Amino acid sequence: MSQTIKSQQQPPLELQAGRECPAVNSNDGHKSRVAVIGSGNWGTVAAKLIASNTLKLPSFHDEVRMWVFEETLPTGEKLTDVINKTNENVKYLPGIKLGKNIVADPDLENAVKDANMLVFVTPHQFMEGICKRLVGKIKEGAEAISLIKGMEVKTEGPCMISSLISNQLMINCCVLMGANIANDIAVEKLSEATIGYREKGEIAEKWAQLFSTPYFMVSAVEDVEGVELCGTLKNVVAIAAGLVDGLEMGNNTKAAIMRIGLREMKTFSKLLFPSVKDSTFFESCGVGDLITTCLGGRNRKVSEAFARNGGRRSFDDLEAEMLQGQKLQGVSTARDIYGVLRHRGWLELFPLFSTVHEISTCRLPPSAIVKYNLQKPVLT
Ligand SMILES: NC(=O)c1ccc[n+]([C@@H]2O[C@H](COP(=O)([O-])OP(=O)(O)OC[C@H]3O[C@@H](n4cnc5c(N)ncnc54)[C@H](O)[C@@H]3O)[C@@H](O)[C@H]2O)c1
Ligand SMILES: O=P(O)(O)OC[C@H](O)CO
Repeated sequence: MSQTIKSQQQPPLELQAGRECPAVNSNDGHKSRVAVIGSGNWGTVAAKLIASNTLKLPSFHDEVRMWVFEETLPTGEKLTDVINKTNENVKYLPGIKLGKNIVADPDLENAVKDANMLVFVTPHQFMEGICKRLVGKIKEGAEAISLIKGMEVKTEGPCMISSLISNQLMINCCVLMGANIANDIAVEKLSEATIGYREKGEIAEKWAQLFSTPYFMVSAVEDVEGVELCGTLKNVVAIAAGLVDGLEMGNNTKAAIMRIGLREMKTFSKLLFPSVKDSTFFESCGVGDLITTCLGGRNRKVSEAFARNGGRRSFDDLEAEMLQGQKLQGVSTARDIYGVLRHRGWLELFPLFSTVHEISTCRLPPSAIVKYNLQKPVLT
């Protein structure tokens, strides 16, 4: 069962215009400092959400450092400079003003050095390199949370991103996943999210406080792997849903694909981690995210275009053209999962997951998504 953790928000403090550093007071030593590692579409929205709360909650420093993977804009300006000057991430979240207490920082080590609460939110393929750069650079006693939907597959087997963070940086890492299309949360439309934590205690409550707003409702469950696998695997189902849209198969077919996808998500998660709880699939991170992502996500959108082009244009091409720097996670996750399934002799048990990979690598045509044998046995 999930607990809804209510944040005890205080009335907002007055923001001093142009101030970059928090005011010092005698309790500052006990306050938590937050750094957000990532500044893409969701990374920027997460920073906005968090920064609105650090202003209100006395147990946090106002300032939120946001690490930016630096790039030069077509105007010749650095993205970091533009964010700090205009309070807007003009590349990944145009048109949305961010709190002045967000400081964009292109220096990864500098961005994290004083923080004791680290929010990781980059496309998953960059996390191994980021973790390597952060080894030995993290403040002692720091806590982490991962908002990243994806996994790494190593020779010894699959590794969830929260484990990569925990193992490489020697810190505890919770996760936050859910039905969270970033652009909708940016304009404060009501959404839910699920925190997965390892042990009951203060830290899950603190993360929930940091993220909860009246329009962003956070619950917490003791199931890190279940929550993270839901967020990761739904991206593969979203590719399948996009194919169905591109083939104009209609809603009954799409519902069938979502149902079978959910069943494969649950089976795969429990085979990898028997501790994963059935109830987690009924949280926002489970069925909630599956629905939103199959209706309105980027994976779905690009996959629809792939099917409309009859598979003649690659996902990489379409991603670059349609997402302008934002990244898909579903295609690489399908590839990673396929590797695990083949290695473990489980391919037959996961017809949807394996078909998505075979279509995205052009070994099968897009129409194969509705031709595979729905009756194939799947463990429950
Ligand atoms: N966007 C959403 O609606 C959404 C919602 C929930 C979860 N997520 C998840 O959050 C994670 C981050 O997604 P996002 O939307 O913030 O990112 P994004 O898709 O907008 O990706 C772009 C980001 O990647 C960065 N980048 C590019 N090359 C890089 C490199 N070599 N090293 C490091 N960074 C590099 C860019 O600077 C930019 O910040 C993903 O796992 C995604 O699945 C996204
Ligand atoms: O746009 P997508 O497909 O990366 O999905 C975004 C979020 O994960 C939805 O919760």
